[in-house]
Amino acid sequence: MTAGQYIVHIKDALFRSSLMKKAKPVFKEKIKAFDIKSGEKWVIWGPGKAKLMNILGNKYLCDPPLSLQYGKIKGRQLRIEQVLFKGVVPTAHLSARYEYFKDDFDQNCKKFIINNAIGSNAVSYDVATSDRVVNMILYEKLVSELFLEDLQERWVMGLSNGQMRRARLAYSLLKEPDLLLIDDPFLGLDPTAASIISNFLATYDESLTSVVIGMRYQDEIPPWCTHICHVKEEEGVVFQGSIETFHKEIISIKNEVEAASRTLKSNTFTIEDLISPHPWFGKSHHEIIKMPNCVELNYVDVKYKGEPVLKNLTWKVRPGSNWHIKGNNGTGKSTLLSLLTAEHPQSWNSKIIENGAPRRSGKANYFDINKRIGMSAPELHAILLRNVGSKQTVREIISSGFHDASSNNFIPLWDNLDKNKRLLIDMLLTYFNMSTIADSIVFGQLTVSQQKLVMFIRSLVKMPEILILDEAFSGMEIEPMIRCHELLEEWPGTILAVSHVEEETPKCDYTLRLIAPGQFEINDQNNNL
Ligand SMILES: Nc1ncnc2c1ncn2[C@@H]1O[C@H](COP(=O)(O)OP(=O)(O)OP(=O)(O)O)[C@@H](O)[C@H]1O
Repeated sequence: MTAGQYIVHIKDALFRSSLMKKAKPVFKEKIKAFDIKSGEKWVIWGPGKAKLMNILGNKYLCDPPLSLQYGKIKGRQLRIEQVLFKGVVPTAHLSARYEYFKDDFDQNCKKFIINNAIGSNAVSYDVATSDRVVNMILYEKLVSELFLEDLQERWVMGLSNGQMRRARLAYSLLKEPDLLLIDDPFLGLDPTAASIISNFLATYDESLTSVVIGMRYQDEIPPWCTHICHVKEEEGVVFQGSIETFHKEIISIKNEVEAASRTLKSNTFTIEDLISPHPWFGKSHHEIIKMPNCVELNYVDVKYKGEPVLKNLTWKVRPGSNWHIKGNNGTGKSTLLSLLTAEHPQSWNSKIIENGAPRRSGKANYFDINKRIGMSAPELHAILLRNVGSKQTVREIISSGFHDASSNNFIPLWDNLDKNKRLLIDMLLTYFNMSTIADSIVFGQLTVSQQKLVMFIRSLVKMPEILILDEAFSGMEIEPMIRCHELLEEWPGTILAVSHVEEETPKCDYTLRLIAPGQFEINDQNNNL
C-alpha cells in the first residue's frame, strides 16, 4: 500500500440498518464527505462514535449504494478489522472463570490468538485443520510487544480483563488488517497497560495500517492521532480533519460538556427519593458504627495451580464505607470480589468473616451471601450480552436486578414485581433519562455507555448492603457517569469500586491497592479506620 492512498471514501451517504423503507437512518443527516487515507490515525470522538465505527466497519447499508467505497490494496479487497472488546470470555455462569478444571471448549491463550486470527470467529476450529497461514513472525512480535509472552499457556477463560484485551488486539492484528477499528481502546486497562497499547498503536505501521479509535469527550486523545472526527449521537458528523486544525474546538467542547454535566439536575426526583428504600437510609452514624464489619478477610490466600494471586490479604470493611480497589491488570481484583460473592471455589473459607461470623460451607450459602450484594462487572456484562442481550429490553434487564439471591439470574421479573418496586424502576428510568427507550430497545442494541448505565441501575434496585462496581463506569459517557457518582455520594450502603481511571472512580474514603501476592496497601483518607 502506498501512503496517502484513500482506503475509505464516503460521499453524500445516508446509512440504514435495514432495507425496510421505514428504517430510521443511523444519523439524521447525510455524511457529506469523509475520507481516510492509508497510514492515517484517526480518533472518532463523541457520543456517535460507535455508530460511525460501525459505518466504517461496513455494518450498515449506504444510500445511494456507492456512497461508501473502500480502496483496493494491491488489487485485492481491503482488509478491515473491528476489534470488539466484550470483556472476558462469556461463560454460562460467573463462577466458571475461576474453576480449576477446564472443559474441552476452553483453550490456551496462544491457541485462542492463532485460531481467531485465521478465520471466522463464529466457527472455532483448530489451526491445523485450516490451510490459512498464520504469520508466526508477526505472532512472536505481537505477543512480545503486547506483553503476552508469559500468558501463552494460560487458559483463556482465566485471563483477567486487561489480559484479555491485549489477547484480542493480538489476534486482530495477526489478521494483518489495512484498516483497524477499535472503540474505547483503553477501557479496563491499568495505566501501564494503556500506555503499552497506546505506544504500540502509535508506532504500529505494518503495511501502513490505518488505525481508527473511538473515544469519549472526557478521554485524553493520544498524541499520535493525526485526525479527528467529532460525531454526535443523532446528527452525526459535526467536523472532521487534522487535529491541529480543530485544536481550539476540541478544548472548548471538552470544557462545555464538563460544565454542562455538572450543572445538570434532574427535574423530577431527588437522589433521596431514589435511595430511601435502602435499609440503612436515615440511620445515624452512631447506629451504623455499632454494626459488625460487613466483611473481614483474615490472611486470605488464593492460588492458581500453586501460583499465588492473593497472599495474606487482611482487610476490614465497615458498613457504609466506600472503597476504591485498585491495582494493575492481573493483580487479583476480580478474584478478590469473586471471593466475596462466593463465585470462587475458594470462597468457603473461615478466613472470610461476614457480619461477624466466619464463612464456612454448611453454615453460609451462596444465596444468603448474594442477598446482600448488588453488582456490575465486566464478567456479568459479557454473560448478559450473550444470554439475554438480544431478547430483553432495558426494563426487563433492570427488573431482574430484584432477584434476591444472585446477580446472575436473568429470568424476567417485571410482571411479578409489586407496585413499589415498579415505581422505583420508573423513577430510576426517569432520573437517568431512559424512559423513552425502556420498552423499545433490547440491551444488545444500546451503546456501551447505555449498557453500563443499565447495569449500574440493575445493581442497586434491590438496595443491597454491599454494592460491587467493578469497572462499572469505564465506557460510560461523562453525563450519565456524573449522575451515577452523585447518587453514590449519598448511597447509604457499602461501596466497593474497582477502577483504573481517576475520573471514573466515585468518591471513596478508603483505598485498597493490590500490588503483588502478599503486597497490598490500605489507605484511609479521613483516618476513620
Ligand atoms: N482459573 C484461573 N486459572 C489460572 N489463572 C487464573 C485463573 N483465573 C484468574 N487467573 C489469573 O489470576 C490473576 C488475577 O486475575 P483477576 O481477573 O483477578 O485480575 P484483575 O486484577 O481483576 O485484572 P484486570 O484489571 O485485568 O481485570 C491473573 O493473572 C489471571 O490470569
